[in-house]
Amino acid sequence: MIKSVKIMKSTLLYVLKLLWNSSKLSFCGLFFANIFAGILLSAEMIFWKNIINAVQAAFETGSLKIALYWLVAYMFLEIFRNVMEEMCQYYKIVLSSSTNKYITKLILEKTKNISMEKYDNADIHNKLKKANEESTGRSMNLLYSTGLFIKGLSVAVSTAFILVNFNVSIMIICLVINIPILFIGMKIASRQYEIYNKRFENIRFMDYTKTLLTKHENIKEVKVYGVTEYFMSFLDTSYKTYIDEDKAIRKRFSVQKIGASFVESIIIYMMKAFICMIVIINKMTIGDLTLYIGAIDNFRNAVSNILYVITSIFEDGLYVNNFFELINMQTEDTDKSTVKFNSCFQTIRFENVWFHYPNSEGFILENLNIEIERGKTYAIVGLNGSGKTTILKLILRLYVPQKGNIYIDDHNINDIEINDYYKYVAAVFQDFIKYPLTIKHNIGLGNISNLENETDILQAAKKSGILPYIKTLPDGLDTKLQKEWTGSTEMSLGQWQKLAISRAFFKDAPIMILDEPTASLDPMAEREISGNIKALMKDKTCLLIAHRFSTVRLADKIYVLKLGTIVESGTHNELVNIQGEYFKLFHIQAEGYLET
Ligand SMILES: Nc1ncnc2c1ncn2[C@@H]1O[C@H](COP(=O)(O)OP(=O)(O)OP(=O)(O)O)[C@@H](O)[C@H]1O
Repeated sequence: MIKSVKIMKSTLLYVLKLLWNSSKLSFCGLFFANIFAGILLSAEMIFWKNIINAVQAAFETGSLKIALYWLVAYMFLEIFRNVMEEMCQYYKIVLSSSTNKYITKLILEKTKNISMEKYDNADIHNKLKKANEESTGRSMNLLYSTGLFIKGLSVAVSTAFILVNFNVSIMIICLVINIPILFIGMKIASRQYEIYNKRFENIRFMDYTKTLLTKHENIKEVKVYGVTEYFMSFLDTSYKTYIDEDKAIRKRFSVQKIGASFVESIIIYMMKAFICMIVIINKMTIGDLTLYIGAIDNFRNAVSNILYVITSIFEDGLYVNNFFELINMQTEDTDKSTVKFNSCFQTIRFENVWFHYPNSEGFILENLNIEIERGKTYAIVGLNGSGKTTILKLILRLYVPQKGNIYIDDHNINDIEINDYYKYVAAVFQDFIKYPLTIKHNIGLGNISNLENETDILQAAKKSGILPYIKTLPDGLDTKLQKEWTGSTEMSLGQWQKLAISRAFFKDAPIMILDEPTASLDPMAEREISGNIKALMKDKTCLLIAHRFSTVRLADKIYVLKLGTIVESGTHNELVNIQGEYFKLFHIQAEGYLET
């Protein structure tokens, strides 16, 4: 219990700070509007008592003047309270949007510093999804609950004064009878949170399958293989298990809650009967009776609201903690390197590099020695899974080798300021991003500082060979892509790949990393790019992975990778002459073309 209170306290403080930072004005507005609304509610009760008493007095005096004064005052009070309630709603909505914006920014800022290694782990994906899903809603719940708490507290305190004036023990009883319900509520919340965590990854998987089955680019395969039924039966089974589990838990807690509420109602009605008795014995007014009975109801409601709010705060706190866990997560991978990248570097060297993926056993790269000279083009060839892309990931310092070192001139790559290094690198990955944006911005994102420079964008499009196609489109560079979005068109995979290549050209970086950049291109386009590769890569250091030897042969040096080790290196002619591994692969491909 003490631990729970401590967690609640620290979470609430975190949330209040978060909300305060999201929008100070809305936070204050909501806070004060809630307090006023609460106080006005209690004031209305006192005014109402005076109206009743004034009406009763009018039986004797024959004048309703005082009652009318009170009625007018009551009317203004109610109008003022409605204004306050409306202000609560207004500030709540503004604060909700501001919090959403602030939280999104915090999460995205955090994701920038999460390493590839962490992204290889399901845990970070669970954390991100929990933070994304729960943070805004739960923070707003917490805010709403805090608002209710403040309002409940102001109603409770003001009605408590009225009750204490009548009989202090009634006030204490009203307070105490709610405690069992509080405990049951907290138990339910803890149990639900336990279940939420237990189910989370499977629920994430269920959500993922739903997206998978409805994603535009997947529809073809989903239809042809008819996989919807398969996933539907998996979803059915999961939902059924969860519904049964929820029913059982709910039943147990509902019985406990009904029992506690039953006892509470009996006590409350006994107290009301007691008040009636006292009013009769002491010959008090009907206004007094209404005031005290109303005070019991309002006090009881306020206390049960407060306790309900405490349970909600406890529950939301548990969930929102996932967000704080993510935000406070140690990102030891945050770059602490201070050496600036030398754009006039001469070599990049792998010295006895051994690497295996974190959480995987068995080295993917073994004792690798590679030298990349400035201004030259290098190709890496090898069978699927031999480790080619892994080499590129190490050059990009997305991972760090377990043994050996990678140097850029005399500096270990780990000492180089990573974001400075990335300014000088452009890359086309196998699984490049297809942005749901215009063609212009799909290319322009290669160099955000130059995003609107259409002349350079068209130049980059020309180099990749996509320009003639762009010219056929009515909206040209402004054509929106990805059919899932209104007013968009779709492109072929090869055209998308050309866009990804244009993006890399647009960056115009001295280091080019190309992982199968021509895999989806037609022979004409491939020949055009491959044929021009020397010209396109002029003055650039280029590292290229390709399975097509027509592209590979143009490299200044080719490394042949087999089971994580470099087994041959040299120019195309040199490697063909030694008739080794490269020669074998080259001939298998050439035979395929020449067979007929
Ligand atoms: N993130 C990862 N975690 C664990 N293992 C991985 C990861 N990425 C790749 N691997 C494994 O590392 C090995 C090398 O993969 P890599 O992508 O470097 O091969 P490749 O030579 O580029 O293959 P391909 O020609 O098919 O693109 C493979 O066996 C693969 O299963």
